[in-house]
Amino acid sequence: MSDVSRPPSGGESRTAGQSGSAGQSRTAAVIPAAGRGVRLGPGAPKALRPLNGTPMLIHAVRAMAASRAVSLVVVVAPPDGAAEVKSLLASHALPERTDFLVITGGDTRQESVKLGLDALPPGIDIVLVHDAARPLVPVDTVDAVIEAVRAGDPAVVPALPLADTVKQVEPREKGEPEPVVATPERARLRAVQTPQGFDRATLVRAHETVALSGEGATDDAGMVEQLGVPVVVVPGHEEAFKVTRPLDLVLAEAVLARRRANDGF
Ligand SMILES: Nc1ccn([C@@H]2O[C@H](COP(=O)(O)OP(=O)(O)OP(=O)(O)O)[C@@H](O)[C@H]2O)c(=O)n1
Ligand SMILES: C[C@](O)(CO)[C@H](O)COP(=O)(O)O
Repeated sequence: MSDVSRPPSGGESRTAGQSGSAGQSRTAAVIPAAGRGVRLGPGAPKALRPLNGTPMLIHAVRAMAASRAVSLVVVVAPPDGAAEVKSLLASHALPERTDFLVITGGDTRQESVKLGLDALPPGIDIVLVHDAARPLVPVDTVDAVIEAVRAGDPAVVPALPLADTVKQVEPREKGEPEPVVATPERARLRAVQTPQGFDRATLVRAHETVALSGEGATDDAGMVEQLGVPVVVVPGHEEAFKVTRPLDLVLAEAVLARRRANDGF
């Protein structure tokens, strides 16, 4: 199912990016928001749960639309939530310069992103994929990803160094001690966030190839890596964390409270 909340302007060119100059690449953000949020506990689909009284998804949509480079936001809604998402987009203040499209997602994040890619109109050259579950990513991080793609990197991911040492283990049943297999060198590891930014053709090819091979990946850049196309990392941001478990909600509310205190919004 596909529906347009505020329609993209067909293949027409429109202002996009900080310069908005003719010939500038057009960027769309696909927001997979179709997950249930099992790890967060019982309740509404995660993307529809409130943070400071506003659905997490609206925060994520605003985070993407805050970039002047993003001309279209495609929201991939929970299977039973497309009507609610459309009504939320219509009832919350969003930038006039941005178009919005709502489609229904699939059983996995990978399927949901693929459906979002399939819904993109012609004329989009750069695609961001951003988890609805990362509602607080700052616009500077979004812009840094877009800039790196514009500069010629076909796949760009924001990421942070790790605070913990990581062990590779031999997985066992829950509760059983798990043998350690290796300790990867921490200085070479990064925790990957979103938005991940791609040259559109590269990302489409990656999703098509991975769907055919049956080899999944937990992020979109991982699929591009499987093509043998280089992926680069740019600095991520602590506030781009993923709301996954109940404690993350506490942190998200605290970040919003600090922003209100600092910025008065
Ligand atoms: N079938 C799915 C599964 C996930 N997602 C989206 O992918 C993002 C990252 O996924 P995650 O944080 O794992 O969300 P959930 O799958 O909802 O979480 P859980 O695994 O706890 O159920 C989220 O914005 C989620 O809505 C999606 O669009 N479609
Ligand atoms: C895409 C992602 O957010 C990058 O860290 C992550 O891989 C999503 O994983 P999940 O299994 O959907 O939580």
